[in-house]
Parts: sequence; C-alpha cells; structure tokens
Amino acid sequence: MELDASADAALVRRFFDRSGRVHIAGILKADAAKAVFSCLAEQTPWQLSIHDDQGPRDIPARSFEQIEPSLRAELSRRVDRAAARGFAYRFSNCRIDTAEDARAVPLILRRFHEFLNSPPLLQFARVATGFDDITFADAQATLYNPGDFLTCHDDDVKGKNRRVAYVFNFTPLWRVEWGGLLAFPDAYGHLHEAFTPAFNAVNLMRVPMVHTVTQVATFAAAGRYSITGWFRAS
Ligand SMILES: O=C(O)CCC(=O)C(=O)O
Ligand SMILES: [Fe+2]
Repeated sequence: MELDASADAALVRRFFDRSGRVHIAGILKADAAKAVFSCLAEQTPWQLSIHDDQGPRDIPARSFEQIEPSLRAELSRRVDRAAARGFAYRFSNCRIDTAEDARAVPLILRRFHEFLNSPPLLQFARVATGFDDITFADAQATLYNPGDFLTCHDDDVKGKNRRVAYVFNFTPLWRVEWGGLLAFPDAYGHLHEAFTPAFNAVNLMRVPMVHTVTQVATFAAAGRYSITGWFRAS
C-alpha cells in the first residue's frame, strides 16, 4: 500500500488551511486502490449499522434490504423517526481495528489500517493538516446502499482526541444525483460544499465540523464504498 507519487502534503495544506477540509484525487497508487476496491466489493463481511432513537446498534445483515421484512419495517420506522428529529444513520460497515474477531477482517483491510498507521502516512496527515500531535488512525470500511444516510453531526466525541476525519473513496461508478454526498451546510443551512463519491480519492476534514452523508437514492445503481475514520492524538 502506497501513496501516489503526486501526493504533495505541503500543497494539500494550502487548501486545508482555508476551509478545514479538502478532497484529494488520485491519492493512492492505482494498483492499491483497485485491490482495496475489489476487496470491498467481493470479500468484505458487511453488517448493518443503524442509529435510531435508542442509540447505535449493529444488525447481522449485509444490508437493510436483507433484513426479514417485518423487522425491516419496524427498524425503518424507528430510523426515519429519529432522522426526522435529529441524529440518525443507516449504512453497512466492517470494523477494522475494533473488530470482535480480527481474523474475520480481510487481509487487505488490515493492511490498509497498517498503512494508515505507518510513519510516512501519519507524517503526510500531520503536514497536510497542521495537526502535529496526530499519532494514530482508527478505521472502518463502510458501504452505503440505496436508502442509507448519516444525518448532520460534527464528529467531536469527548476523550477520543479526533483531530481530522478521513474518508478514502473507493466508488468507481457514481452520479451526483444518486446522493451519498458528503455535504457541508453553512450557518444559513445552505450547502456550502459537497464531495461526490469518487474512486481513489480521500476527503480530509477538521474535527469538529458539521457534515452529513445525504441519503442514497432508491435508483442508485452501485454501492458507495469507503474506508473511513479519524487521525487522532494519543
Ligand atoms: O462517509 C463519509 O463520507 C463520512 C462518514 C462520517 O461522517 C462519519 O462516519 O462520521
Ligand atoms: Fe462524520
């Protein structure tokens, strides 16, 4: 696993400093990006992760569509009710560093987590963002299918020392009208900026910063694949 030779941390910093966020295209060597994508699309054991008015919950199903219909209807009502009022989400994930059984995590995803925690990559993150105290990265793989979303939040959790959120994008085929946009509302509630899912790109954003993943359209014809987490201080 390696950064593309064109990745220039000092250049990224000039953009990051303006708004606290940046989208970097072509971040990994092409072969590495392809290998991660095929692992996400073909070998990753997904579970469903939801947050409703009762809090977060993992459900042993690959996606919302695969849950038994009466339970699905009940969960759908709960998640929608929570989302109408405040924080909620629904997407599939595969935890990497906090997996209950590390052996169930595909080797390529474990390698990716090691790569994120390697000295050159952590140095890239520090220089690109100016957060000199970044010492490690956590990680999970995520898959947003039609209907999935994550409402507005700012990533700030007391005691976790999250400095910068990252989202490595592994979505080869997408259209902006399929939703799944990583969107940043301004103080007036208008969208100030949004990043469309892409292939072999990374989004970085300062913590705290309000953002949302807009709901994936029912007609989206592909999955939105990412590896995401935070660069953190110890
Ligand atoms: O998937 C994304 O683009 C962002 C995910 C996110 O905001 C989060 O997991 O906290
Ligand atoms: Fe977030």
